[in-house]
Formats: sequence, C-alpha cells, structure tokens
Amino acid sequence: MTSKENTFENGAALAAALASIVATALSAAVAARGKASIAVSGGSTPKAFFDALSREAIDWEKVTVTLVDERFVPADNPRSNHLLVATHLLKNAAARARFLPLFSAAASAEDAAERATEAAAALAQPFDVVVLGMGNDGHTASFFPGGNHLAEALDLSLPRRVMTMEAQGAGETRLTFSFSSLQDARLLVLHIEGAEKKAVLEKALAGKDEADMPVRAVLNRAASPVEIYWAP
Ligand SMILES: O=C1O[C@H](COP(=O)(O)O)[C@@H](O)[C@H](O)[C@H]1O
Repeated sequence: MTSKENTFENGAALAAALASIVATALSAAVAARGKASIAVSGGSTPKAFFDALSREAIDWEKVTVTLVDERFVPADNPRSNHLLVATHLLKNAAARARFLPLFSAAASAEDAAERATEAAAALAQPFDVVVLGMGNDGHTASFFPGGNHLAEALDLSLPRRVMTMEAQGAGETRLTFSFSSLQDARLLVLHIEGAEKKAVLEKALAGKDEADMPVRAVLNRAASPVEIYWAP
C-alpha cells in the first residue's frame, strides 16, 4: 500500500498534530457507528501523544482503547504497556474511555491470548485507529525479527486474533494482535521519533525481507495507507 510521511519540527508539535487527527477519526467513528476503537503501542515514544490525546474533547464513553501489543506481565509491572496507557492516556477527558487489556492472569500466555482474542471479537472490525511504533531492530507491534510465531503473525490469511510471541530482543513473552487485525484500520499510523529511527525506516522502505525487518509488512502490504508521523 502507500505511505505518506508527515514531518514535524519537534515531538511536541507531532504529539499535538497526531492527537488532533486521531481525535477527529474517533469522533467520526462515534458519529457514524455510535462507538469507536483505537489500538495503541507501548514503548517510550508515545507518551507526549498520549498526554495530548487524553485532553481531546471526544465522546470518550463510546471509545474502547486497547493495545497493539503487550508484555505478559501484570499491569503494575513497570514494563507493562497497560501501565503506560493508564498513566499517560486514560486520564483527563479520556479517563471515561473503556480499556480492553491484552494481559490477564491466566495460567499461560497462550491462555491469555485466547481470552484477549475472545474479548476483542466483540469490537467492531476493523479498528477505527491503530497507532504503531517501531523498534530499532525493525519490529512493530510484537512482530520481532526471529520471533517464534513471526510467519504466522504476518500471514494475512490468519483470522484476526491476539497471539503470543517470543524473541531474543523481546524480553518477556509478548501478546500481540496479528497483522491481519491491524493492517486495515480506518486510520493506520506509524509513529517514530529521532534520527536513528528515521534511518531504520529508510532501510525498511528500501527492502522487502520481512523476516529481517517485520515493519516492512506494514509498509508494503497493509490494506490501509500508512500515515508515517516523524519528528527529530
Ligand atoms: O516493545 C515495544 O517497542 C516498540 C517501540 O518502542 P519504543 O520504546 O522504541 O518507542 C513499541 O512500538 C511496542 O508497542 C512495544 O511493545
């Protein structure tokens, strides 16, 4: 599919612009269908965006927020993406949103993935908004190079689901929405910041090998156009 690069002077300007277009997309979804859904990423990049989005005047009671991916850790773990979202997004006006976690205290990560798949099936499809991040190794969501379920996760014929992923660069076992769940979002954003990530993006755009850089699946095969948001 196509991608479009949106470049900003700094992270604050990017956060404000991204919060504004995401708010517009969520409000349009509520107006059209009575509810809206957004899947967001974890990591260090989205904090300012989350803070800005939390203040947007949206009918948040009608919005479900979930995660693109999560570590198989409880929400009080400092590495939990749920904790990040609870701290930076589910506050101010956005405190009224519903949150759908991927982690649950199941016997195994596989069981937690099954539970999250069932819970997510109640959401309207596709997602109204998906905001992806990217690691310096070319991973996005928890599609890691060398991931034990990478080929399955990137297979577009896989029914929408949450699945587990283990990889050397991932730390904890991960829970991640499949590519099939994310790639057709009504608004599909790849949010990256810094010169190093820009260089990783350029490398990803220049090649095709998805096992080496799984973010290429998004850049090359997503059904929706990819809005790339970048600031130095
Ligand atoms: O592991 C993860 O990392 C990526 C990128 O994180 P960042 O710290 O470099 O911004 C993130 O998109 C993903 O959701 C997260 O689980």
